[in-house]
Amino acid sequence: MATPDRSPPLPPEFSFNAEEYLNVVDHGVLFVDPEGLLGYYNPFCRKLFSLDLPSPDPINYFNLLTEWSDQQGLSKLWLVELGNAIRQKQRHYTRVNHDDTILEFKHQPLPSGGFVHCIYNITNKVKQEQDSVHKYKQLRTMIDAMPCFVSLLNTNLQFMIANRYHKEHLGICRTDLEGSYIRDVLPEALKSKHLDLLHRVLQGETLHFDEYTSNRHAEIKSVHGSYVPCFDQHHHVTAIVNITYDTTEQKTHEERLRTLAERDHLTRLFNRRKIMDCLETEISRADRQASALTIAMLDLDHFKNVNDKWGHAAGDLVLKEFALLCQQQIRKLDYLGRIGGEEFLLIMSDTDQTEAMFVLERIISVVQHHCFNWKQTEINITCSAGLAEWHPLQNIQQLYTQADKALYEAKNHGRNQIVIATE
Ligand SMILES: Nc1nc2c(ncn2[C@@H]2O[C@H](COP(=O)(O)OP(=O)(O)OP(=O)(O)O)[C@@H](O)[C@H]2O)c(=O)[nH]1
Repeated sequence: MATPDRSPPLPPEFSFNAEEYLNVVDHGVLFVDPEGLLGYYNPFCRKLFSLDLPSPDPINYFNLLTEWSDQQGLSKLWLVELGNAIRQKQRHYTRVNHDDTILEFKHQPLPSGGFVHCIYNITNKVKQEQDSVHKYKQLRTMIDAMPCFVSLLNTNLQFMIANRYHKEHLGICRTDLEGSYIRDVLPEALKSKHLDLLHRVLQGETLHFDEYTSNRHAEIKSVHGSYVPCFDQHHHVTAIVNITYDTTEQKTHEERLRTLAERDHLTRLFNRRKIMDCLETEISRADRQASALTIAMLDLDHFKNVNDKWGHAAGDLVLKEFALLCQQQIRKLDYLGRIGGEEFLLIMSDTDQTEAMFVLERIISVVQHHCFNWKQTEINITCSAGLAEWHPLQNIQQLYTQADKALYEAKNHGRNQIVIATE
């Protein structure tokens, strides 16, 4: 159906006298005839130009404007501008500042050769505009000062605002970024994931993400970010705010703390607490999956002699190298930890005692034939092991004690050997 180009007629009870209406409006309306004489003017104009009502003599509107403009101490330029528009019979707007008031003259030519002027007080409107500009500048300064990526995307996913951090950390100028599409800026590897995320945000979701870059040379290796939708009064998404932090330093710090909490400082193997946690987890897993699990307790033989004969530093070297030798003999999915001075725990998942025996024999043999070089001296050492296979219903303590007992037996039976725990 075609849209009517006029509003529906007013009901009769609302029909009113135009003059009554013009008496109360908050803007000026005046008519000037083709001779330039002022015809009708409403109370707003009367007050503005200090006119009598009714005017005793005809008033030349151009003289009136000139006088008023001089009284207000205004430059003549606005009158020249307005005069040109009047001569050229063009619709025109002119702004005039007097005191703290800003007026806008709207010139509307009439077919008769005269014209209508509507005069609006636009002080508040201009103030609001200036406030907006001021606030916008403050906001810009604020987001430029933020130590993270901040941007605003429109619903076409184009950058509308991007802060200075982009230039400082990605080398992309704000002017290059603003107006460009995010799909042209996102790294290739992240493009499809992030476009999917952004389309969800356009539906109203707020989303958070963590990303890691695989590029070793990149200064920023990990980030945490959010996409937050902006809504209008109808709850339609009008824009998306993106804030993304560089978390590289934080992640490195967390990693360092984790290493400190989980690793033995000398051998870099898991420490006692962590390896016992692993054992707990692996027992639960074996229980759940009804799979085999075997552990081994390993201990260097007569290690005290190494310390006594060559000193503590030599002992440290032996411990470190022993850890390395063991690691070379086990699978990536096995866990090895140092549980005491020269005592180690090996956890082998999905492994029964027969399979574990092969691994332990390899370790015992490699250690026995290894020369630990301390300064110019070759140190030889052996190790013993106690092996225990987990049985359903057995708890961590029972399994651990079994392996410990088996190790004790291996020591008692002459060392450099493996003993399998018997129930
Ligand atoms: N160098 C060094 N020595 C350590 C470290 N932790 C423990 N030790 C030493 O390891 C030795 C362990 O000695 P013992 O418990 O008597 O055991 P052992 O001499 O290996 O004898 P068996 O286990 O019975 O074969 C002690 O001398 C400890 O001081 C360490 O971090 N570095």
